[in-house]
Amino acid sequence: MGFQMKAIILGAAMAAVACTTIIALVLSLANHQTLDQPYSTQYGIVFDAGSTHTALFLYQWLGNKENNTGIVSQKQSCDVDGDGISSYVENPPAAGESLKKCLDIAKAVIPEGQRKTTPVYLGATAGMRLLKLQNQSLADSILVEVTKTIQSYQFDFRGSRILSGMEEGAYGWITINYLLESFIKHTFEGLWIHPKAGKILGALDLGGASTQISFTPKDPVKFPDSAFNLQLYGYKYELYTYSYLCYGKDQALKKLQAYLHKTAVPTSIISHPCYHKGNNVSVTLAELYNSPCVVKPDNFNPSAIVTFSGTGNSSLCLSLMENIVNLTDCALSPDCGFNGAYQPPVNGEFFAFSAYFYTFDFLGLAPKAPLTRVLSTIETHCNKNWTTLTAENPAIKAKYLREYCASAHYIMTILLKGYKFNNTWDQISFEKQVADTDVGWTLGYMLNLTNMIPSERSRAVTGVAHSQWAAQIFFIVFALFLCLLIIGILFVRDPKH
Ligand SMILES: Nc1ncnc2c1ncn2[C@@H]1O[C@H](COP(=O)(O)OP(=O)(O)O)[C@@H](O)[C@H]1O
Ligand SMILES: [Ca+2]
Repeated sequence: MGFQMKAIILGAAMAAVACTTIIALVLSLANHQTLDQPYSTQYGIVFDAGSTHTALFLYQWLGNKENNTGIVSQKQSCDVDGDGISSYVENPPAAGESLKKCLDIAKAVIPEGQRKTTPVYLGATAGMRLLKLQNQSLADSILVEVTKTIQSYQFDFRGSRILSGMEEGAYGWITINYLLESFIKHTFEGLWIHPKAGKILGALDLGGASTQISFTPKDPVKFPDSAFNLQLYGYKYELYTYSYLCYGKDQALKKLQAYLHKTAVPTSIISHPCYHKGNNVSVTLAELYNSPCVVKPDNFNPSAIVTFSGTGNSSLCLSLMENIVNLTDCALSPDCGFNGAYQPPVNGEFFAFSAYFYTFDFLGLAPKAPLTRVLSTIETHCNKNWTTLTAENPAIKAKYLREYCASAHYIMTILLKGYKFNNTWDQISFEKQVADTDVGWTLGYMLNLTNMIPSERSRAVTGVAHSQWAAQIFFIVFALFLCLLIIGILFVRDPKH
């Protein structure tokens, strides 16, 4: 065959391949647009009004008017300045004001035409639960003020409310399993399948004022009070979920201070084995007893000051934890968590987030470490004196730094002795994010309230299917391969050229 002829064949083959590729791409795009309405990025906002601080989470997904079931990811988060909204008892309007910075940031990210259709939710957790117990009208007026502020923006405001502990636990569990695709998984071939039941993870959330545990137990939940029934994508789940109010990290450590204060000989300086040597923490008795989680002494002078003086005694610190966590009462033995609460045996893998993660991350123990290393790391950390510790960690806020020792021992007490992970320690991972999205209750809350997790299987998830891209990439690679093959055949058969 002459060289000119070969060049013509080669040219024609390449042109044919190029044309087919372009036609295939155009057809697939056209198909996408005619079968479904055009996809556009949609947004949703959830405020997590926690006991210690408020954060805004901005989520995004691809959706169209008919079907809002795209895969949701976190676009941005924003920390509200100042403390949690429950701290604004003296000035509720300032709680509303505090949200403006983050609302402005979210507004700048969301295109103007889409703001009106962006749902916004505010969920408050244990800090507001406690305030409501103390003074319902104050809690209501704070919710009124945050509502007013959010309503002054042109979003689709869907309400500010206090979540129950069970909701908080269940939505955290939904978030984790949604992000890990444990409910429904998108395969390479473009199918949505139901993964094996064993891959459902449990959720452990340690807040400042409450702590939650949620998982699917092996056997049916015995008490309806702690059962949460869900149907997601046509499959039923029975979740055990329990929230311990007053057993978040900060309230637990406050209980410990109150215990030490009440059991000490009357003096203004009290030894604290969980604080580092050289670290002194002073509080007024009004502050120490300002929470419904601690029982006030009969007579006390609110303006008196007590100073907790750190002794950095790791083993004593650990043993003190059993004075604030009741590990002995259990009417339903052995099915108990702590404080006599019903809990079936833990089952499967767990993700531990929020203050569990912050504490273990600081100690270099996240996402996982063997139990022996965890115990020795905590001991070494607790025994460090305050001067060394602050010099080693100049960027860490003192209020966090002084409490990692106490938090770590509290965490080990509730995990090992409360929830009884003593034989299944390696099932727990300490995590902050999955797929660049923060783990917490907010995503699960939004998915539920916007009906983005259908209960029936037929309304399966849409979004830009992996399979479509996979097919296109496959086709292009195949076309290139064909082209090379033709070149190869032509030249191998006539090596002169
Ligand atoms: N960087 C950090 N290091 C240590 N602890 C942290 C850090 N950031 C947040 N926390 C703790 O995480 C917890 C978050 O609780 P929060 O969500 O505010 O309360 P709740 O969920 O009980 O309403 C608090 O105890 C807070 O002190
Ligand atoms: Ca929280």
